[in-house]
Amino acid sequence: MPNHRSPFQTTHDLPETDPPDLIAEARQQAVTKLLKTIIEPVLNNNIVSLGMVRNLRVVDNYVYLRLYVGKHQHDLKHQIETVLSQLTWCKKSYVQLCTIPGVRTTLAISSGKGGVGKSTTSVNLAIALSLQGAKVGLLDADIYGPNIPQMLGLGHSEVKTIETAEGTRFLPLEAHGIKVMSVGLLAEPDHPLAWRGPVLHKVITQFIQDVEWGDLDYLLIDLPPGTGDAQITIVQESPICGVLLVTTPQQVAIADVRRSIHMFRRVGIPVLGIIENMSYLRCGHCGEPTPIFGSGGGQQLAEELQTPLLGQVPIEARICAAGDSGRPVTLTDPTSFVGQVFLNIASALDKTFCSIHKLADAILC
Ligand SMILES: Nc1ncnc2c1ncn2[C@@H]1O[C@H](COP(=O)(O)OP(=O)(O)OP(=O)(O)O)[C@@H](O)[C@H]1O
Repeated sequence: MPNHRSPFQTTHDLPETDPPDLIAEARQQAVTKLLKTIIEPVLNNNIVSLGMVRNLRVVDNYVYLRLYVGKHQHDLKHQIETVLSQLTWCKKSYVQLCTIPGVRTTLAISSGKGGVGKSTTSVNLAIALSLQGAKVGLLDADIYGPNIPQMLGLGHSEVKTIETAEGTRFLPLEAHGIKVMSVGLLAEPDHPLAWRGPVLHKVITQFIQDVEWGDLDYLLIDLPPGTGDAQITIVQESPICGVLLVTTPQQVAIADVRRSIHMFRRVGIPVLGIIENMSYLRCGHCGEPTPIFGSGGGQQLAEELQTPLLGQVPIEARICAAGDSGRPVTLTDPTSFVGQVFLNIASALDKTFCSIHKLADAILC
């Protein structure tokens, strides 16, 4: 038998007298180091840095972790079990696969504060991805202001359920080719959703897991604004590949986004970039921009936190009107200036994730 002793077996050599928690900590570090050798081939980064590994615990001689992946990445579980089998002290590793059935890539849209245009961005981006040929779902998880249904013309629609082998599941609604589910559709119209603590946690997890999406290339999750319990629960309970932060250019909004970015990084969710909304007003005649909320905030934050500025959306009366009428601008006028901004952002995202789909298709064929 070849000697499979791994260079990561640091805890193996610890003196017998080391307190148990020091041993557990050293073992946890050894596990993390090994997990970082597993590279997700298309995103070309390791599964720890991509935020796929969460809730890692070492208890005695056992490793427990959750693996958050898209439906085409289940093979990573086997790779983890193989790599961890190198650890001589590890009797067994328990890898819990966490995925949203049918969904390949889950992206979250977040903002530091309310009212900056997060839902507007979510619906236009969903339409833009769909126009580029992707199958898209949009989950409105903004418990404080669930207005996606209205923005897509689904005002007071009723949610139906179906019975499946896995139990009762919500059927998403459909608008303009996008599958839609919203916490707002589960509440009485005009009544606030007053969930707190464990109840909030349970409702949100059930809400993420119990929707019958069918096959989706992208699921966009419109998060509640800020960095409270609800956001943290949602990002920790979903296989989110990355988050897009929406901000307006003024300094107070930027400060809140900075806090949000730090929160996402702390819980290990990659930040894919910043979208600056209401960046400027375009002159109706010559297109000259006037930065009425100040300028440069998004760019400054992008440089400071080393994350790309994915796009700048101008203030336009028809963006607001489109939100009220249920027909987003990117749908009604994709060649307009605003439509092009969203299509460019969607195309940049698809450059990163579409190849995943192609690769997965190639593997499945
Ligand atoms: N670029 C824009 N130009 C004009 N109006 C806009 C623009 N972006 C958003 N709005 C309008 O601003 C209002 C708030 O936008 P939206 O609901 O998308 O914000 P939000 O960040 O999701 O808010 P909340 O967090 O409270 O749900 C809406 O009426 C929307 O139509």
